[in-house]
Amino acid sequence: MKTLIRKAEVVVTMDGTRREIAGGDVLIDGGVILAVGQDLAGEGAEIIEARGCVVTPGLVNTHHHLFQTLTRAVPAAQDAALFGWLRTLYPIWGRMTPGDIRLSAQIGLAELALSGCTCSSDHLYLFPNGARLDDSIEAAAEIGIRFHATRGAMSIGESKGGLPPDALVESESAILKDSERLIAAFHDPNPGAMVQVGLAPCSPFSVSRELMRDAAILAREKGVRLHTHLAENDEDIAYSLQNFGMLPGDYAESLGWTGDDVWHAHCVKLSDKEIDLFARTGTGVAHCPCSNARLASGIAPVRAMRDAGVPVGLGVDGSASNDCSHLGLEARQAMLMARLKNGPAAMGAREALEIATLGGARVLGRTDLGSLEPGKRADLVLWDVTELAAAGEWDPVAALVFCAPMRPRSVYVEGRAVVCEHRLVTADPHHLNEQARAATHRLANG
Ligand SMILES: Nc1nc2[nH]c(O)nc2c(=O)[nH]1
Repeated sequence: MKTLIRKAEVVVTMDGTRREIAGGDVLIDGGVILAVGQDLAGEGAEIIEARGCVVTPGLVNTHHHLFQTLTRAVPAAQDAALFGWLRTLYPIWGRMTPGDIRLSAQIGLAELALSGCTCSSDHLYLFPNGARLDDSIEAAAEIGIRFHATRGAMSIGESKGGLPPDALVESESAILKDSERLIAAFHDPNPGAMVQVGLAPCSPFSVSRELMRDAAILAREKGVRLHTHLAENDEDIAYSLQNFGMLPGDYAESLGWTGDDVWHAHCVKLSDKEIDLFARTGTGVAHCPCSNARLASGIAPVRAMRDAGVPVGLGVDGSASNDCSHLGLEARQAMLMARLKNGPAAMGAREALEIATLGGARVLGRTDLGSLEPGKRADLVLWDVTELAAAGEWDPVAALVFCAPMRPRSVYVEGRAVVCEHRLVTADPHHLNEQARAATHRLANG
């Protein structure tokens, strides 16, 4: 089945020359883009009129903890930095059921889709009461967005010098066994994959060196990617120096955690030397500016990373530290924070949009996503610039970032509409909210 998206205000291709086509069309066939240009012939195709819309590639989210969506704005964790925030929330997360994990993921993914995201990664690193990564993978299939599920893990509890309570850690052999199961059951290495699996021991302060090393060996054996938190704030750096005698980037390198199959979340405190290491090795970064501000972790050196050639994508991070899953807002925040750190010319709207699309696709190793070009997957967004939020704009492409939050009129994943006329097609947001109220009431009351 062919679809012709016709006469957009502008098609932002993100191709090699970053072409923007005024009055442009996109022709798709099933899940694949056939052509991008002007006045394309579309005999027999379903016609979608895109007047008043800017068409972009789907946004890619490179870091999330979807299980945290049911713990937004928890009073005792509203004003804490990373370690205190985690210590407050661990016991609440420990009460979650598999149904909570699934509902939490559905809500986060629904919100992402409504913000123009077509592909999201997730980092689930605790498995209370029988929860499994399968719960979030099912949620993603229901909402209909591409999913990079990473098998997180915590193995060093408080009694062994780690941060999490002992009740929330797993044995390392069980973690590796479940990782193998998940890769065999869900990982699709092919172009157009709707689900990929990665391995993601949680953070240097919650897992052992041995697990980091063994996870890297297993990931390379199976051809899957590696993901963790790194250099998030000053406490994180102090822990690394005290326990490992080195900076986080050097620690990562010593355990096989650099390379173009690895991406690290946050990296707020990377030194110039570590930035150079990441650039040389093609190690990616999930930049999470809202969460980094919320937890007062700092402003990541994204300008320096991009200038050095480090692959950078955006991450909304878990909804306990953002507390919203709006990737368009994240692009705006990335632009604003870069300016706060390096001046008004540090990042423009188009670069922020590039990081949100092509940048994220590169970080996740998805050469089939991130731009609108023949042969790429049909993941795209129609942004309605006739909405009030964009009224008065002089540059509709820049307005997507400057005037955020913008509401997509339609969002397509693999050629299928997930959002249509501003509404989520695959789930009822009000019903999700009702279910969330019941779940948070139960979680709050033990
Ligand atoms: N922003 C976050 N940082 C983290 N580090 C860690 O170990 N867990 C988290 C988390 O959930 N969010």
